[in-house]
Amino acid sequence: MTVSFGDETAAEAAASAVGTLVREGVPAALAAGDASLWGPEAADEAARRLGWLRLPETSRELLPEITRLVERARAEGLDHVVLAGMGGSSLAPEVICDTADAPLTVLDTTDPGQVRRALEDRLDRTIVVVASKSGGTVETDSHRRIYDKAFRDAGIDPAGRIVVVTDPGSPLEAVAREAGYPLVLADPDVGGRYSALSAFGLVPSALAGADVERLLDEAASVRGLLAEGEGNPGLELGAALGAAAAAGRDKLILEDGLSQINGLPDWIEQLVAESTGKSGTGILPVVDADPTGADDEIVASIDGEGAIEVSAPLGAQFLIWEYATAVAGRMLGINPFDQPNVAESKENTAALLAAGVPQEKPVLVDGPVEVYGELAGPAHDLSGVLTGLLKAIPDDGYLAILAFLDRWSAFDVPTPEDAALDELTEAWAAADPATLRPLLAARTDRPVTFGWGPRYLHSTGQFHKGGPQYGVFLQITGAIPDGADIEVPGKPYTLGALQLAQALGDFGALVKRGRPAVRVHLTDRVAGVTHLLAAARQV
Ligand SMILES: O=P(O)(O)OC[C@H]1O[C@H](O)[C@H](O)[C@@H](O)[C@@H]1O
Repeated sequence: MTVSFGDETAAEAAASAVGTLVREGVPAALAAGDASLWGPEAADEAARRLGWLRLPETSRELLPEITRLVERARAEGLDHVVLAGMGGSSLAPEVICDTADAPLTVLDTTDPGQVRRALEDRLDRTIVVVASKSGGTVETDSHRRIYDKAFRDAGIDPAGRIVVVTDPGSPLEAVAREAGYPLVLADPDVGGRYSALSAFGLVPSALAGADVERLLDEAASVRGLLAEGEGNPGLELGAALGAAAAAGRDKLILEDGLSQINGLPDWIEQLVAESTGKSGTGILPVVDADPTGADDEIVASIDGEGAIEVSAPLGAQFLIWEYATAVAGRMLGINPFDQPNVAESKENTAALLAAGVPQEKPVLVDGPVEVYGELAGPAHDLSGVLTGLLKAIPDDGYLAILAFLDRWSAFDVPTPEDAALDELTEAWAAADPATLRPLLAARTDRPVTFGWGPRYLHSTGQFHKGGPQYGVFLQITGAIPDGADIEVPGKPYTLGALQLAQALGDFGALVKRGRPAVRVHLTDRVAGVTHLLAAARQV
């Protein structure tokens, strides 16, 4: 378990920051759970948010209960594990299961196509973990309602198929008790994005087949170092991140190409973006991107080479990054445990759902793509719109592509049966909205990020609205074919209506801040993606 440096400037800045932090007594105070480290305004919240430091020990108490759930699911032949949870309630299990090669279907979407794909997959052998700390997250509540009904319609008792993970006293706890769903209560002193080693990380991962006790062992092996001033990987990483950001290197390129751990950057993205991106400051995580060599970026590599190199097994990585984020938060002068700007888009969404989505006229229609947003005004076609967006990025800014689409639809593209892997990869990439990221990144020297909506709303969404105001936004929405939408039982809206209201709700919050933003709406999703990628190639 080491943090090392491949860049002298980063190493020197980190060493000097470690010196200051040690003089201030930070490592011992943080390891002991001192809630005063982020100033008086953050102290009350911090006092209820430092439970993650204890999880390598306290989560062991959950293991017998988890083992019972796993044994029961195995005995009943339930081998399709679905996790309904947003942000901190699903990002860690996704990494844990990808790394352990344990199949897990993560539902952190309101896309009707993506939800239908999960519903149509082995319902008779499905067990659903409904995970929400607050117990009030609309996406997760919708998934629970949809699965509950689907099980009933199939003559299956949902009480045998839905497992709830939530905080004590949440509305979801009451729902679970009423419905008779098995319930695992999580530690309420752990915030969502710090909950990887809590019931939120462990229950779905164990059901999917991952060895969660090993994760706790890995985390425990670093826990003892966290009070130290020397040889403390969390302190070194936090000092490096905080010092780099203070020196203007606030774009954090996350690389994991050489690592055996799959997908950790997506988890780090939420932790760092939501914890630091507020009060006009913050560190912008950039995932899946090559470094550009710009002065404001710093590369952190998981088990590989970069300015900052973090080598540790997965359980320890979780704890090291959490501790580092708390340290960097102190250096940035913010409260790393709140998310003050997440609620605004949610409120906009609720208002749009109640009042109905307003009918707007597109400023431009280019084939199967409608374009909305004032910035698009002067452009004559889609590549003109994209050019305008790239030009609008400030010298220290970034472009964020935000796609409210089905994350897996590219895999539906027809391919010849005997296609070789590279042919398949090429065909999938040509149908994948995420391909827009590298295409546009090749046309600017500024970072380009990509987020699936509404998933990103629980992650980088906080940074977009609360962090430094230098982002430019390209939002993508898509039409839902007739008959493909899904009703949310007991609610007056469909998933498709919720998805569009979420997109528009966040768009409104970005525009209100004066950020350059364009929404492109694909009236035919498949043709629209092809058209969009072609337009990006012409920029
Ligand atoms: O677990 P839940 O309460 O459903 O919350 C899920 C997510 O919701 C919010 O958007 C928070 O900003 C995230 O930090 C959190 O992880």
